[in-house]
Amino acid sequence: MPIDSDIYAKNLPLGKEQENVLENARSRQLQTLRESLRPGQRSLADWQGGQLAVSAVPGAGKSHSMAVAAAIAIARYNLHPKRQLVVVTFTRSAAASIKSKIRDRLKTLQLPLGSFVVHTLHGLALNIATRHPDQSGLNLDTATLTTPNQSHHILKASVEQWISRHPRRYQTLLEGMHFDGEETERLRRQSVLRTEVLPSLANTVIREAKSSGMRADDLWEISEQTRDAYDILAVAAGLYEQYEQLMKSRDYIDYDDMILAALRVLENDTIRHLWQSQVFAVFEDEAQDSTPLQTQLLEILATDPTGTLNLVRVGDPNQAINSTFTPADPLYFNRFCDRCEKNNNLATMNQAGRSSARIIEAANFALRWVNEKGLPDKNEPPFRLQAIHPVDADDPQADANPTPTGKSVELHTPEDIYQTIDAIAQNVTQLFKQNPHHTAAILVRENRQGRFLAEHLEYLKRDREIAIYEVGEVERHSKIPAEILKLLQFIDRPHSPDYLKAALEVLQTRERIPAQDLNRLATTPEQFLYPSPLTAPQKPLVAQASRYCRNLLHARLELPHYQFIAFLGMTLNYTGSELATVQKLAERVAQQTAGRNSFATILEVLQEIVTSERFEGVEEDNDDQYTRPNQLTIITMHKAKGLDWDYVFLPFLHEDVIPGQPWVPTAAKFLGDFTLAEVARAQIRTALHRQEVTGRVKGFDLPRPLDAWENAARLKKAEEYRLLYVAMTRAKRLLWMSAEQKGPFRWSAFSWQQGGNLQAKKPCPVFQALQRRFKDS
Ligand SMILES: Nc1ncnc2c1ncn2[C@@H]1O[C@H](COP(=O)(O)OP(=O)(O)OP(=O)(O)O)[C@@H](O)[C@H]1O
Repeated sequence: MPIDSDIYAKNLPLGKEQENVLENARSRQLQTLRESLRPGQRSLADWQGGQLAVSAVPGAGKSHSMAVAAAIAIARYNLHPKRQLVVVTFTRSAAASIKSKIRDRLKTLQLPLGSFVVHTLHGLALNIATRHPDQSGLNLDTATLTTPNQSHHILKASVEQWISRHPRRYQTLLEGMHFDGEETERLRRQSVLRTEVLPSLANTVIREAKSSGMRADDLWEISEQTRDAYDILAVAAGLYEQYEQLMKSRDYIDYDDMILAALRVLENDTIRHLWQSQVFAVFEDEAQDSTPLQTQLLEILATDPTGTLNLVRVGDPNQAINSTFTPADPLYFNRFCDRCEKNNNLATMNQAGRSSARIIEAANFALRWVNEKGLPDKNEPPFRLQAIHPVDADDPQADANPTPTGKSVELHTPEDIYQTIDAIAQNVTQLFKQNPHHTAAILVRENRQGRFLAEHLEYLKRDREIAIYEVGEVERHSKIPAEILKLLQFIDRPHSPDYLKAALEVLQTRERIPAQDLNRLATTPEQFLYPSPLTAPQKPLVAQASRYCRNLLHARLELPHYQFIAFLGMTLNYTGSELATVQKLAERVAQQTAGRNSFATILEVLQEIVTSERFEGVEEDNDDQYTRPNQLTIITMHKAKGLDWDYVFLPFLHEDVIPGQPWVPTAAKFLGDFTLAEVARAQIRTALHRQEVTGRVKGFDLPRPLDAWENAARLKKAEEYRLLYVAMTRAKRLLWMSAEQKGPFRWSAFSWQQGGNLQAKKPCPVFQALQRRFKDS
């Protein structure tokens, strides 16, 4: 009997017979859907309640199979708007993509679209918190959501308040080591502590502790378990305390507050049961990137009335690349996998169709080599030992494990970084000529490398009609309002050491002044800006910076206020679309200051824009933009996660960058051979992990600073290796890697426009190991 395909849309009652036919048809469709999955992926589709961990390899089709499994679960358990599947992922673009995949499948299966929701973790928390404002204490009509970073004014204010409340502790830090009481040195140390060391400590510690559910009081408590001259954790606890007070007094909230607010809501039995009865199960993608607090939220929602957790967590611990700058830590997902393994609830998705067989071989080799030789660690190996396997011959993915281009894995050692540019240009030109529909990208470790490449490859656009898309340029747009604000603040109060330093940092980043120790310049603004004939003459680098700053001050006298933002845009040498962003910003400020146009109001409005982060650059972010054919995308390895290209170039693979060596900025060496932020973080991490295992926070000593620093260094190196692994596994047909014999001493201080010097560089150890293994590459 034919089925009226619109039967659901029309909401017509079904006869028994029709119902049976529909049911049979659907069960066949579900069977076909299940069979479209690879063996490893099927475990997701076969899930029948309870906890399941899925540890997947790069390109295994995590989101693809999660979408299929979601549709199958919705059909199997007859889910509907009052009993939903909750799918959670990390970024908004990933959420949009998985949502549309699930919708498509549900439409084909004629199942209700309201049977599932997709959220980012923060979106989910926000949803819960705002629906119950009385319990969450969160009112988004009045509160401002903000993501404080190290240079955020709230953090700076927290530091200032902490200093005034804890003068003795501050004094101890100031004296640090080898202090002879000399005044200039004291001023310099003050500047370093107030503008670098303490904001960085506050930022790191607050994120780390708060996202694990630790409050300032908890931090005070564990600080008693450490012994060091500065009482680093006690300093950190004090900063955290000030931060919380300030955030509250100004009605600001951060992202962790949102999760905490949602957890507060769910402490209420009635509300919790309401949510739990609506949530059938939670499927989480990118689970390696969640923090303990986020996991706690998901676990509560996924608990059914019998206390069973219906929670599926899919992730790849080997692609955990955010743990050095966010509190995400692969350890948690690894542990979840281990626990599930003991209960036979661990599945692995180890087949991937993205890359050619040889690229897969190279990635597997790199992973094994790092674990065994590069950074062996029995307790916490850098990688989970799982190899990528090519797919079976009858795999449904079109062009799976594609035909390689040339040798597929190429390892080069050009004489210097300029030779690399020529080699990439030549390769890309030829490859696009042969295959105009293919895609290509250069993956870099830091944005400055990207800028260097983009500037030197720009001619490809003109001469060979190959588009160059430098992703970092778009990211720089979001920094524009803050940069302009810093310059305006300096112009407004040039004698403030803080404003001067912030302005100098902007000018240095934008290469308007040469790189140098800015603390020295900023400690005595008067002397720096207007050196008297009685003081020693300024060195040429200093004189150049001083001249630049004076010109800015001079401009204030010459230009009307309303032209000032545009003028600063020109001064900072912004390029085409950056200038468009500046223009948009200037218009927005003009609009908001209409009728009260003064320097002070401009500052006020701009401050508001920067704080509330409501300003977006002119270009929009969109994943498709990164992978257009006949375009050479220049993107950081971090941002490349989740994407792939036919040809991937990985230049500048040097030992000092990958795995690198954590270093103490010269300016902060007076405190010792470690950074306070990393030491505190490693100590908190140890405390949290011990607590997880033993259930106790107290009763053991935390590592001393140098040991904690060593731990931090090891974790950082492990993450750098994982980053390289993510980068390598983005390639489909050609993976081109290079370690130049000569490169800049440090990219952050390299000014190629001024003919910066190159020096001999050591290749990244994995690169060398690959050279030995793939001799013909
Ligand atoms: N069973 C399958 N049938 C057809 N295509 C598949 C299947 N599994 C995966 N794919 C395809 O493989 C590609 C990679 O999938 P996806 O992007 O979901 O991988 P991933 O695991 O998220 O990768 P990564 O973590 O490395 O970014 C996609 O184009 C997807 O459509």
